[in-house]
Amino acid sequence: MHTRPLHSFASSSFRYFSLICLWLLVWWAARLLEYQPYISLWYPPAGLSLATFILIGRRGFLPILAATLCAGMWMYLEQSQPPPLGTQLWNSLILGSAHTLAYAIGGFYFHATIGKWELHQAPQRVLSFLSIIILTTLLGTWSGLTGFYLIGGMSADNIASSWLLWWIGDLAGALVLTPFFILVLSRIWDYDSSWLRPLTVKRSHMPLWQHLWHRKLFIMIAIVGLVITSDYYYNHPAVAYFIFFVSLPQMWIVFTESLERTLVSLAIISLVIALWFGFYGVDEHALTYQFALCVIAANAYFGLSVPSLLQQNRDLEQQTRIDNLTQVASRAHFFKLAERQLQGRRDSDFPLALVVFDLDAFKAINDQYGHLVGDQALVLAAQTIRALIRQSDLLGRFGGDEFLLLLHDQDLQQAHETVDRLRQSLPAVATPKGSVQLYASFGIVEISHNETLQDALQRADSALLQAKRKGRNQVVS
Ligand SMILES: Nc1nc2c(ncn2[C@@H]2O[C@H](COP(=O)(O)OP(=O)(O)OP(=O)(O)O)[C@@H](O)[C@H]2O)c(=O)[nH]1
Repeated sequence: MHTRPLHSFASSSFRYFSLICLWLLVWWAARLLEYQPYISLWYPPAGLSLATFILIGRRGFLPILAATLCAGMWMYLEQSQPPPLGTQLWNSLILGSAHTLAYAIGGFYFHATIGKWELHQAPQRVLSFLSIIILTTLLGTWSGLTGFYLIGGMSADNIASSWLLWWIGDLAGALVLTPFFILVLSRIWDYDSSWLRPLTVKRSHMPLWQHLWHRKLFIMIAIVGLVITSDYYYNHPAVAYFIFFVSLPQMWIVFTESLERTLVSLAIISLVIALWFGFYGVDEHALTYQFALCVIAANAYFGLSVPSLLQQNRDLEQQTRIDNLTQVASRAHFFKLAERQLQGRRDSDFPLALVVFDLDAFKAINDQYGHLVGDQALVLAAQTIRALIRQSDLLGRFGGDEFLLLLHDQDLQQAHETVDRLRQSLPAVATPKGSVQLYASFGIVEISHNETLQDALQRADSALLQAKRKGRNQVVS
């Protein structure tokens, strides 16, 4: 019979115990910032519960239920005339189950639908993530209020007037903090969060204002302080709307810092907003601050997918530049670089020679020895020629067994000599039946002034045709 090792049991018990403590800590923080009975500016336990279910699935059920049960009992401890212990336990169980079930459904649904992210799917995944958070917090609000109604803690009128505020508080907590808690839990307990990988691309291509993370954070905190202090003194709704400007430094962080720093900055800024708000008690404008928190977080998550898409674009662009097989420039990239050289010639005059060459009887190599040997021949020919030309010359694959060469600062005569040397240096390719010497035919033109690349290519192609007609293994210029 398989028995669970004692140390594994002890370590998971410790994890669950510390999860319960963490949950109670963030619940306590939310209660400190309550601005109406049961309603605080933002509700971090919503984010922690959802993050737990997303990361560890059904194993999160007992610790979250236990934490909510403790929270319920804690509330009774503060009452001067609490009901009997049995009623306390029963009521706490109803409230705890309402919260736990709602966030468990959201977390399980996330697991079932998100799966592994691919890089290009990042924006869609962020959208699914936001939708799940919106629906889960709505469900959590509904079930929580129903729980309070069932235990006689809130009247129907009370519920009707407070459900929106309750929901927005939960939404702000879950939206801002779920990804942060996912990061924290996966780091300290080594849970798998590899599905966040598409958002964790290295931002090494974004040197703009990097390494100023503390200053960016300071600007955000300063904006929060300024806005809430002004709100307190002027007490005008328009002042509170300035809190939305926090999204500017936040987006700066998103585009120039790591995923971790983005999530930490969101957590810090939400805490700072809640603390300043609590300090001054600008309760009338609570909704503005709550909506701002939601919008700033949602913006940041969408923003996070932008660097990953940029990175993907750069990778794809890199792939289109290089010919996969021979590792020389692709046809499109060759033309792009050649056009640049032609333009450069307008300022300083130097000759340019264009060469088109094609392996001779290549079809026969393919037919006799197979396409793998054919591929090997193409690679060998390209590598040999690239090793013999100068850094300033350009080699590209036109397609099939045809290549392009742009010889920098060489007139027709010099190019002819160079190319003849290349022709004689072509290697032999190893086949199962012994090695086979490679041959090629070359057509060369000197690109005249005011001639387009396409016209020069046509002339070089005709020269190549002549070389083939003359019996192959020739250079025609
Ligand atoms: N192994 C391999 N073969 C390729 C590749 N691309 C094209 N080919 C083959 O290359 C051959 C090109 O033959 P051609 O250039 O038309 O004819 P050839 O036998 O070289 O004859 P000449 O050019 O007239 O000397 C065709 O059989 C193509 O199928 C490739 O990437 N790998």
